[in-house]
Amino acid sequence: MSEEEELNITVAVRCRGRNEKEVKAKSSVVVAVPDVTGTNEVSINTTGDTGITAQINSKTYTVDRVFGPSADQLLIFKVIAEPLFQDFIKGYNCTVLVYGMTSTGKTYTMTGDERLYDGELSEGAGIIPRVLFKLFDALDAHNDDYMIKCSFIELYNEELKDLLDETPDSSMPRKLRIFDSVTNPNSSRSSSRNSSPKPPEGSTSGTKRRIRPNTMYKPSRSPTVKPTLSSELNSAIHIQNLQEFHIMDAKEGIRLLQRGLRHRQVASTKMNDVSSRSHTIFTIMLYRKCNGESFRVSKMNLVDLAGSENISRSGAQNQRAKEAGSINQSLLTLGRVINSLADKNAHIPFRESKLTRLLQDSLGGNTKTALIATISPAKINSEETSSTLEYATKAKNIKNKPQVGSFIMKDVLVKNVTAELVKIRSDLLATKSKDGIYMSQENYKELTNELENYKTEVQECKRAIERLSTQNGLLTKEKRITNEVNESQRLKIKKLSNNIDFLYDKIDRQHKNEQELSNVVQELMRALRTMQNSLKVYEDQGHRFQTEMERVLYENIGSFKHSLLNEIEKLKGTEEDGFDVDANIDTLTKELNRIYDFINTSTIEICRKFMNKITEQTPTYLQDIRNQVESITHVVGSYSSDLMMHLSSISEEYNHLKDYLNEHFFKNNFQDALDVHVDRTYHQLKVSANSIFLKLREMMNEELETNKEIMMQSLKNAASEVVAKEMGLLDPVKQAWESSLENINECDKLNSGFEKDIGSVVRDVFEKINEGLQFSESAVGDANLDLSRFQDASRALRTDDVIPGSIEEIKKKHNMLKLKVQDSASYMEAATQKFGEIDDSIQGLLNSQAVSQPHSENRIEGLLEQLNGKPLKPLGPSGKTPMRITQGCIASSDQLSLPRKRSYSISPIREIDGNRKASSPFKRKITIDHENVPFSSQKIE
Ligand SMILES: Nc1ncnc2c1ncn2[C@@H]1O[C@H](COP(=O)(O)OP(=O)(O)OP(=O)(O)O)[C@@H](O)[C@H]1O
Repeated sequence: MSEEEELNITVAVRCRGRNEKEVKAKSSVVVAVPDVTGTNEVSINTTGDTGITAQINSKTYTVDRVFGPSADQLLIFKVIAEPLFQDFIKGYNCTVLVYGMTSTGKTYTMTGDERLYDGELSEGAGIIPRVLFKLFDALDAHNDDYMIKCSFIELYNEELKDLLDETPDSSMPRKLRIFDSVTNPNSSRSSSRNSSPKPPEGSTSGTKRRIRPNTMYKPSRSPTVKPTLSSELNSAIHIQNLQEFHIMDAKEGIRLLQRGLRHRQVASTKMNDVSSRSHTIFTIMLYRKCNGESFRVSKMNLVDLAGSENISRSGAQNQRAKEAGSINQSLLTLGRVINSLADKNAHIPFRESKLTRLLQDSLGGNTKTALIATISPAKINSEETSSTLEYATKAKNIKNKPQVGSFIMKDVLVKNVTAELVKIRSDLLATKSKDGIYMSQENYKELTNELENYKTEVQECKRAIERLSTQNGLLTKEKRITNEVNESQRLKIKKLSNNIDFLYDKIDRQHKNEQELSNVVQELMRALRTMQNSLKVYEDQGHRFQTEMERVLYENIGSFKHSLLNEIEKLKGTEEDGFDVDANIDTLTKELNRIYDFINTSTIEICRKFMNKITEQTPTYLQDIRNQVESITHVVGSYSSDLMMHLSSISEEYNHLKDYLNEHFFKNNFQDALDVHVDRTYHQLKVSANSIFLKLREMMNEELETNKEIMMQSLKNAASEVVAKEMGLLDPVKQAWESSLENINECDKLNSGFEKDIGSVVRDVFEKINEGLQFSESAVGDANLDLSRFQDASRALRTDDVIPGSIEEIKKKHNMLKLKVQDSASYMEAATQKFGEIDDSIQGLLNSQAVSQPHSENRIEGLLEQLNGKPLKPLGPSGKTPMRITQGCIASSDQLSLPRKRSYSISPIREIDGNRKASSPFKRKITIDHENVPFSSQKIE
């Protein structure tokens, strides 16, 4: 980078998590930032909307880097402060500013936990402690001479204060004053420091060492060095009476920092119990040997600005209001300076506040600058957050022209340091001349303070340990509870997963059911189509019915009336012909007597013939039966003797077989046959052995003999084994055969029993036949007796008085019937007349109906409606008459099927003086069967 190159201020946003107050206030998060980092955009939604509306209404600010609640101190240092630090040790002047409303973490970011733990920083350490440690690490790694000084000032209520000043309370602290110095930035001020002491002896270039004026007092003041913030810099700003302290290591720097922090004005406000109402600037001056005898001078300003919140919300009043006003005045000016710089105005109002005067070089000057804007994520602070973000984005437009710092000659520097050393030595000599251990009051106070500080730290540590052990106890308890909760959650999860499995099963079943249901629905759809087809059929039938009805009404009723009249005429004719049945009854009586006589005679004749026939036929018939029975007995006897003969021959055969099996079966011939066979084999073997083994004849003979015996034995064994096996197989057969003999004996026994039984049955038959013969003879006698009784009864019939009496009764009833028929005829006549009237009115109605609704499907309903004088049923939505399908269900005929049968009440209407009246005696019910078009009607009583 060329020295004249412009460089924008680096701007970062750090958003902490919600603090306790915000959580208690249930203030929602309105700022969108990454959890750690990774973006350069931050958006805020001040409308209080949620979801997509929030995204639309939110405002987005772009900076160089955004850090979220999980970004730790090390990350902030590495990303923001370390690059500047690297430039700082190269010789650039650098400034890091933290800006934001109270309690957003400015001090946390800049200082953080500044305490040392075993000489090390904690994770909570902010930028200043980290820079101090990093600085010595970096310089020690290089082999250069260097000198480091620190100062710490506070701007409180537009008053500057040296936070490292240890002047006793009684004496007035030296007042710090800002003044400008006009110097040539490129010229070394070493010439103006001619009066400064010479460098200490032995300080040679190229030897790495720290230039230290006094090793006895730490840290040492350098009052001889011109007391300015940047007395050797080319900056135009100087602070008179400001003390700068040499430090030899990071720990000394930390101790200075701690001392300054103790002095810091801390005020309590409603918003932050230890709220800082002041601006502080911790400055590190580095004198680093560069080439030859010169040292490069650079400084690093670490600025913690006061809270930027507005006064009314902070609750600051009176003194606090003044403070807040001042603070805001400084910040207001800072804002204006930033705006002016961003807008590249000609006039920049640096001089309007001390803060801007002090930061003049860092804003739009030669310094490399970074601004960290700290914000709260909570809705209750959204206004301040927005204002901070506006500030930050504006600041991003400021361009600086960083330049490496000025030089100071080694001799000048050494002279300054030597002068300092001389002063301190004189102090020491003065104290040594007195008894005891003397030290300057300042050092004593410092030591006492340090002691107090250590005591306080020890107390704090003890308290911290107690607090931590209590916390530990609580945490252990919590852990136990958490474990229990986890266990119960695990069980719940298990249960839930079981439930899920069960639900999956259920879903599967449900799915199956749904499929079945959909099949059913399809079935229903098919059924619906079928029904619609049926409906169409019904509609056709309805039309046919209508036509038929018309035909019936027009034609049938007329013809019916006609036939009725004919019937009446016939009835009248019948009456004229007379209903005289006396003659008929006499004829009937005669006829009855004649038939009776005939039956009587015929019956006696039949009975006689029958008896004769029985008497003749029975002995012959019985003789036939006897003959047949005897032939059966003969056949059975011969069969029985044949059977016996066969059985005895079977028995004989069996005994033969048994004897054979016992005596001869496998007992003979075997030995002979085997001997023949063996001899033959032996002979053959012998012949062949003779021809082949002549010389070994004797030996062979012996051998053959032995073989013969062995073979004999073997064959015998084989034969006896075969016989034994055969006998073993024969035994069950033999047993079965023996048991069959028992069966034969049983057969014999049964046969004898059968012969005996059949003989007794035949005898019984004979006895029964004889009994039957005797019975038929007595039955014939009984029949003759009955016949004579029958003749007596026929005689009694003729002389009885009951029959003529009954006939008289019949005559009487006939006369009464005649009268009834006359009544009926006159009634029918009246009915015919009425029917004629009905016919006329139906004709009239049909004519009028045909005129008004010539093509209506509802002609019949309309007609009936007119007959009744009121609608039969309300019309359906399609304009068709609703029809009841099932109880409580009405549908129009184009939706569902027609009922199979419908009944209508028909009352002929008479108009009497313009009023319609139904004549009830002729009310009729018509039942229409839609399947079978013809209808039936019946009179309603
Ligand atoms: N990023 C963070 N992580 C953890 N704690 C934080 C963070 N930022 C702030 N805090 C805590 O919030 C509290 C207030 O922070 P701090 O004092 O730094 O705020 P401030 O902006 O300096 O306030 P004021 O302007 O009043 O001085 C402190 O307890 C601090 O530890």
